[in-house]
Amino acid sequence: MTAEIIDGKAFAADLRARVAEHVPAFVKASGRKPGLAVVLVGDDPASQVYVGSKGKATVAAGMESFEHILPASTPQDDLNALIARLNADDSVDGILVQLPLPDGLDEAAAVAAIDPAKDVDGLTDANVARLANNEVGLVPCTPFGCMMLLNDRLGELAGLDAVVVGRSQLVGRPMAQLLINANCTVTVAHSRTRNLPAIVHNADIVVAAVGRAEMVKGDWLKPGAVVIDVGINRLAPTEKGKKGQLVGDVAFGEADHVKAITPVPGGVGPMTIAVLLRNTLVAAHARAGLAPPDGL
Ligand SMILES: Nc1nc2c(c(=O)[nH]1)N[C@@H](CN(C=O)c1ccc(C(=O)N[C@@H](CCC(=O)O)C(=O)O)cc1)CN2
Repeated sequence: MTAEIIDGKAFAADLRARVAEHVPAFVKASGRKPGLAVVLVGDDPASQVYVGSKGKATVAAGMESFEHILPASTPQDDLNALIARLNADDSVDGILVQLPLPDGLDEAAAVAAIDPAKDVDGLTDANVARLANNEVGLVPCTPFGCMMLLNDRLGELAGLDAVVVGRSQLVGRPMAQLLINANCTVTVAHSRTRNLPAIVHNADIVVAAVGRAEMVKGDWLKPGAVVIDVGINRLAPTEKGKKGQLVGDVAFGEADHVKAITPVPGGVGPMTIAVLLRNTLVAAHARAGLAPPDGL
């Protein structure tokens, strides 16, 4: 059996195009463009690339992009004060603080400072609670993108066994919650989980989000499983001789027997930015008192 490669890049391009199609109607109804503010603190090279990509994708979708670049030495109070200004700014519909923050800054405090109505990352307590209660809210971009890929590939998910490897606030926890809301039977595995290979081997759906290069081995995966690889790990020049190569959390080359798998790069990663645009548009509609955009 040869695994189907799930083309997240193409799916994301289609989602971005569908978001862009809705923007003119929003502009007509509200008299302004949807606006996304992204806050980057420090000079982490990967974060700089992601923030740059977000800005370009926002503008390409017809939205307003506001970038706020702060030095790593920024005090927490200054960061929170900027977020308070963005909360009060009517031209801003979405606020995202790029993670991770530099050492010494409190991510939870920064996230808590964001108005939940503008929380396009879905990380505030209000949006976490909505997801836990299966209510409408803003959902973290990466797990929401994973669900879109799973729904597209599998259709109805009810009754399937799902394993989420990783329990981060950004991916693992909301991913598990989304799968529960879709009536899957969900196991969340983590660094203390015993007999991880056997647990993964039981799963119809495997979501790997641990941030450890190729940790999930091919023989852990059940034939016919659908595998979503959230990991983005850049190999050091000496490792396997693969200079700077990006790999996921799953040993992709050993996973030929599964039903379908996302590649790295080109799988989940592009979905993160496409869903961010979707969330910004949805937040803009809600703030303007408009019905949510159809079909997103
Ligand atoms: N506030 C947030 N911070 C972070 C998030 C997030 O959702 N909200 N996610 C990640 C980083 N991220 C977006 O911020 C992101 C990661 C990866 C990609 C992507 O398209 N990856 C490409 C490969 C890119 C490369 O060559 O490095 C792919 O997988 O094909 C987009 C966005 C952490 N921080």
